Amino acid sequence: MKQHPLEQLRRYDPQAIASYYKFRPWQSLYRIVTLIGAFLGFIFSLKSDQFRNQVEQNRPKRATELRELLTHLGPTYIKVGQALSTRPDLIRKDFLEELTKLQDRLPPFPNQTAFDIIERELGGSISQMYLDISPHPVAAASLGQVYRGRLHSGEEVAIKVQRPNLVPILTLDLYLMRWAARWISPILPLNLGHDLTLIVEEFGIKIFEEIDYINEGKNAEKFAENFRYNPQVRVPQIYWDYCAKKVLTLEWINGYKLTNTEAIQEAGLDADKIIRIGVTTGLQQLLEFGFFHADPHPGNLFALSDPSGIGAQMGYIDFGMMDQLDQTAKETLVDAVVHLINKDYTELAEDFVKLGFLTPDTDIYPIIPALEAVFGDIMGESVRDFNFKTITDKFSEVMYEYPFRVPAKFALIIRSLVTQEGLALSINPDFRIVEIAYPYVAQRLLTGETPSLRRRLLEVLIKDGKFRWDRLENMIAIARSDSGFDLMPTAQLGLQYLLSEEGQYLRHQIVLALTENDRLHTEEVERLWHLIQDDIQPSRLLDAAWGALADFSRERAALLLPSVAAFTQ
Ligand SMILES: Nc1ncnc2c1ncn2[C@@H]1O[C@H](COP(=O)(O)OP(=O)(O)OP(=O)(O)O)[C@@H](O)[C@H]1O
Repeated sequence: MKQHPLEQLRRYDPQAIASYYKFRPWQSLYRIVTLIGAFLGFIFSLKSDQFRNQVEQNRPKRATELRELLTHLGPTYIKVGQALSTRPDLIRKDFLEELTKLQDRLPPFPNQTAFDIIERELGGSISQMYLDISPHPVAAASLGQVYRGRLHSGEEVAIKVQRPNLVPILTLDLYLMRWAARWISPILPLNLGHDLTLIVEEFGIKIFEEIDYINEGKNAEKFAENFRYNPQVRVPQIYWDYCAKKVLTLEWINGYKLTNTEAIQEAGLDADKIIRIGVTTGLQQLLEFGFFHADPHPGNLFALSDPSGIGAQMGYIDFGMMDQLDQTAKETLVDAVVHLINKDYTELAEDFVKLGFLTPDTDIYPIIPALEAVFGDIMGESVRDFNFKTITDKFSEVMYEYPFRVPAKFALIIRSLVTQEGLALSINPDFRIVEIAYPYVAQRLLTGETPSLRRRLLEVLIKDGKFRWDRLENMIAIARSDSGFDLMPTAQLGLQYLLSEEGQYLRHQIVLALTENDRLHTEEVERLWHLIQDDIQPSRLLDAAWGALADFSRERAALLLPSVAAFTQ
């Protein structure tokens, strides 16, 4: 079979695509007519609903029609729908929920076509490559379908094959979208017009990354590397000898999809543990590694019973859509969490500017009270009342009123958080994401392994120049509510920090706080002691203090050593 000339492209190249289609206007024309025909019918239905005053009543029906329409228009529009399903700032809530369904159950393509693609891509017959392969796909998704098979060496594998003719379909659609964006941009209000071309650009880049299965294999390996010390996370191994741009052969994950909550319960797996793993590894991806799975819908996550006896394991698949947060974005995210906890809404608005939700020239002052109204309410009396679904719903209202835009990366993050929370709630209706997330953040701050994290801890503990005992108390109480949290190593780190050069400011603040208003504040210290005394047996406390002091003096000795050496020479 002859290869389409644009198959040569290694990445999204709008110029090359434009030069190709410029000389094939009939292809564009045919596609435009199809698109206009499809969308006109839909727009007509919407208008007639308005005319007959049936907008509210027909909304669920229209949402379903939109999903069917996108499915009918093929992979590019399915992907557009999937992308829109992450944009609460652009799409109404009821439509969002319908678009989320675009993830599963799409029509498969013929098996023979799939087998031909495998043989062509891998350069050999199916039987040479695989000991056996399922006669039909086990799943069909927007860009590919998956077979279950076995290698000659005995390993059970998933074989992912890309849909045929994807490149011509995607490139033509991208060409037309770019062209339309350029025409529509000038008539759109504000800076949305400029955004539109950028959005098509970003979309093109992402989709080209996704159709390169070699890239997906590398992503899987990078993800596995990040979690190499965490036995609770399972990432399928990639069998590179049986991979090419359009075929991916990877270890078969024998588990229960998180969509199948009944099976998880029947198998006696510890659902709470699975949720805990999901939320903590999700936070680790965002706040520690910065490399995150941008599509963690329940169909891409598996619960596994764990052979090594830890209780449960979570398997991740589908690494086509990954994203990377840089160090500044990671730190700003932690800042945003800290500011949210501290109810510092001015700083929170500034974080939104740094993260790209607001342009730097935005006047943030009118936004601050709106943020206060949304978050103040949600956080309620206690941080435990926090939940992502309500927050994003309310936040989307603020987004409509103020010039917020959700950067593509964060659209994915927000969706992933909401999906994970929804998922956890379907497994355990009493689940509160913050019961896992907050101890994680509190522990990270308390153990502060990097200077920037320690600086943030200080920001939480010291507000307006005053040491906040209540914050420390709250943080320790919540961190302790996680049964896996051992206070001693943290206490030791805390002591070490207090004794270090860097801890000078904190020492000073604590002394000031203890003697504030000319009295000794012993009751705060007493309350703290009550909180931690169960964990702290005197012998362990002594050990911790001794360890901290030993480190302290070692550091001092290391500092002194060069001078001593110089002196003795
Ligand atoms: N390693 C695996 N082990 C078991 N099942 C798998 C594996 N890989 C894929 N599958 C099955 O195939 C389905 C589709 O796989 P995958 O999500 O990787 O495809 P996709 O084309 O990227 O889909 P999406 O539209 O979600 O992006 C999965 O939902 C799962 O049922």
